[in-house]
Amino acid sequence: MTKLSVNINKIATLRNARGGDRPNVVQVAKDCERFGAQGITVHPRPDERHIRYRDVYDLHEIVTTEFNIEGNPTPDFLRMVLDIKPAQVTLVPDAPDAITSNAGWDTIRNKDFLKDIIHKLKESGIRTSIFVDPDLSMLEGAAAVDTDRVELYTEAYASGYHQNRDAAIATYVQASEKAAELGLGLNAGHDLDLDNLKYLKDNLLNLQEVSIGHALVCDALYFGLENTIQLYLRQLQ
Ligand SMILES: CC(=O)[C@@H](O)[C@H](O)COP(=O)(O)O
Ligand SMILES: NCC(=O)COP(=O)(O)O
Repeated sequence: MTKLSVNINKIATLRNARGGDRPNVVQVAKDCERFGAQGITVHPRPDERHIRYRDVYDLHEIVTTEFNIEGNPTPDFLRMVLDIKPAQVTLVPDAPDAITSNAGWDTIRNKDFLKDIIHKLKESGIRTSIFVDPDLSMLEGAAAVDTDRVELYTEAYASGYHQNRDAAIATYVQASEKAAELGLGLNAGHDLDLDNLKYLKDNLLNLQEVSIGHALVCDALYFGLENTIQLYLRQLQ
């Protein structure tokens, strides 16, 4: 089974546009779960332009499915996740000024840094995942830092899907096989949508979870949140 974790960063972006509390991110998270989401993902950034640290604490109180907190492991981020102890923390190497995540970790160059953080998170009972490109040496590096899972950065797959989906998925299939061989759990995310999701799910070995935000929230404008979540869940059957 591949779980759907809904990334609600874009809900916070909409709220922040007016400075009030509409839409209310806690209520949206509750509703995503009520409509069938099997997890809630947030990705706080240092400038809090999307989800805020306060939101993450508030969400921790109410999320009853799997709470996945993604982010660059700055001291503030680590303090927060070690305090909250969510089900999963996904480490992402995004620069503070990046519009969105745009690369996976270099797990070889950052070996000691990642190993130390992963050890601290696992010691606190938190499942770890690290964001990586579908590069076999990066997966070997991920196994060497003892992470529980990797999240494959799917931007390249998504952008190549409509031109040639076989070519777009090839490295991801190899990466999923490598992850299985190395005993790493497998998540995937970034730019997944109603067009490209099923083919990814059908072709990757042991895909345990996808986190989807941007396209899902855009689709919800047309189909409504409940219908949209059901449409995504259907792609994962
Ligand atoms: C790691 C990843 O790909 C997502 O967390 C992505 O960064 C979504 O976050 P935004 O919607 O805030 O860009
Ligand atoms: N980890 C990926 C994620 O949470 C959502 O990415 P996107 O669907 O907003 O591109």
